[in-house]
Amino acid sequence: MSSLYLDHNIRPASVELRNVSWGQGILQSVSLTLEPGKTLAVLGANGAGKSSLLRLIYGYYTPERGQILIDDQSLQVYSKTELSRRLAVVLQEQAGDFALTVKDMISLGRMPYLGRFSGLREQDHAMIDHALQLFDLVSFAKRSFTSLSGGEKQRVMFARAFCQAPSLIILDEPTNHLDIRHQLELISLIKQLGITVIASLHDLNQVADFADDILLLSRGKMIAQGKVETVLNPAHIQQAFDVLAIPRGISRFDFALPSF
Ligand SMILES: Nc1ncnc2c1ncn2[C@@H]1O[C@H](COP(=O)(O)OP(=O)(O)OP(=O)(O)O)[C@@H](O)[C@H]1O
Repeated sequence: MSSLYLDHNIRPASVELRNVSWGQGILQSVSLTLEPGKTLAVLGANGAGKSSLLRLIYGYYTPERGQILIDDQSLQVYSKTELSRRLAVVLQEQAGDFALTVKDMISLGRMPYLGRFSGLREQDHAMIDHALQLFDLVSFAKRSFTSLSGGEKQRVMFARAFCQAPSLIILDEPTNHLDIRHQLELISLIKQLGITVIASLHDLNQVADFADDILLLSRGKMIAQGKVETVLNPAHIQQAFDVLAIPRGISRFDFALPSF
């Protein structure tokens, strides 16, 4: 059980991809195994296929070939409600046309747990209030979502995903809009959730702090997958990004990258 989820008992999901291909070569035969509760960073240069891979895992795209399994069950087998209880997604660009307050927006995270005509219950309100505090949003609760900055919107979408109480969270460049304090706070919160996390990231040093495992993509193909200490080395970085990375030795994974 995760402490951030108070008395809610959430079991992290396992994820498996078996030779998944999509988009006529955009992704080619990608396989991975992620154990429950682990954090996977998907890395690669612009256009490598990171967002496409995430879209396949959250069911927005269907593989042309191969299989995606969550908790050993094919993604196709889950109903929409089952999937929204199990899987939450936070994207880098948030749609801005919601005429909702911040609190309303976060409340949507509880929808998968409510009957068709039933309102929020006491435990739902408790979780929403907890999310407002965790994501530093208490003073924004009554503000209109559209009036927020990019970073504030991103924190609201995290709070909404938190309220979904998922077993798996998928994050597309999660720290993109956040200032340094909120980046650090978010990474710390995500680590404390106790659920399985798959995130696309660009900052190699952040990856080393954040992830257990890495999936490295180049032009839709998997170059390497495994523990951070195995995958994050100068040879792989050169192959994926075409830059020479020099370990600085300040920490186990601290790379100086060339300036141009
Ligand atoms: N629906 C689509 N139709 C055609 N091409 C697509 C589609 N979606 C993605 N692509 C192409 O597939 C490639 C991979 O795109 P994707 O967005 O997955 O890359 P990425 O690794 O997330 O890149 P970035 O770091 O720039 O966000 C790109 O060349 C992109 O133009």
